[in-house]
Amino acid sequence: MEKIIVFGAGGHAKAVIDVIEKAGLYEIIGILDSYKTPGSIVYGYEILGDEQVVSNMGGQIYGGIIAIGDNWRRSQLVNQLTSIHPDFNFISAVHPSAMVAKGTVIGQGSVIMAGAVIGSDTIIGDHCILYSQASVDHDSTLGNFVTFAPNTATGGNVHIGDFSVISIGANIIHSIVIGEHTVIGAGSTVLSNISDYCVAYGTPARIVRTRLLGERYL
Ligand SMILES: CC(=O)SCCNC(=O)CCNC(=O)[C@H](O)C(C)(C)COP(=O)(O)OP(=O)(O)OC[C@H]1O[C@@H](n2cnc3c(N)ncnc32)[C@H](O)[C@@H]1OP(=O)(O)O
Repeated sequence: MEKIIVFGAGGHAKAVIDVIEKAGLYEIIGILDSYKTPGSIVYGYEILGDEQVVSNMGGQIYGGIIAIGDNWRRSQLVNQLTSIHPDFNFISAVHPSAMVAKGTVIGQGSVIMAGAVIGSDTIIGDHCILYSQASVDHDSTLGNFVTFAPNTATGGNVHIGDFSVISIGANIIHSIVIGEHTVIGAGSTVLSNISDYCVAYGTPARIVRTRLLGERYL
């Protein structure tokens, strides 16, 4: 099995590690996290150090995955890593219980968790997260660094911009376009397009305020 490393040792990393273990395609050789003590064991794996350690690993590893739940913080680590290692190989991870239809593309670094469903000819961008039982239906597109929280659903032909978040339990009807850096609140029902850089929630979902670049949502 190809050897990989996981970046991040928080609660989200635990969920990502479980997906990688269940998928059985890669062997995790350790975790990199600057907030943990090197040599300690987290989720059954040794903390090898911080991101600098990658430079010493040479050809020992096939690649890795960024296991940080916040979209913006995940992108910052991707940028940091690729500025030093432009050819770093970001693996994707798909839980064996996920249903991935024909014609679907899943970008590098993306994680598809238990029970998620992706419809035909749907494009999932790079470094996205589909949590458990998220359902993205046919001919939809997700940009990069997008999150679908647990139990979210879209109709067909839905388009989500980079860095946007569909919060837990939200539903989006068919053919909707949601902009970049936007957060759709928990339990919302989206019936019309929602623009960039805003927070929208409710049934039907309405824009309640604007959002700043990188603003926390978790
Ligand atoms: C595996 C995982 O854990 S994945 C992550 C799962 N977690 C989520 O999905 C969390 C998603 N977060 C939300 O939905 C948040 O409520 C957000 C991001 C949409 C809004 O957060 P904020 O802008 O900080 O709103 P804030 O919490 O200050 O609430 C402001 C008001 O909006 C209301 N409100 C906030 N979110 C919602 C919502 N989704 N639906 C209806 N009303 C809402 C609040 O009740 C509050 O009302 P009040 O002023 O009458 O008291």
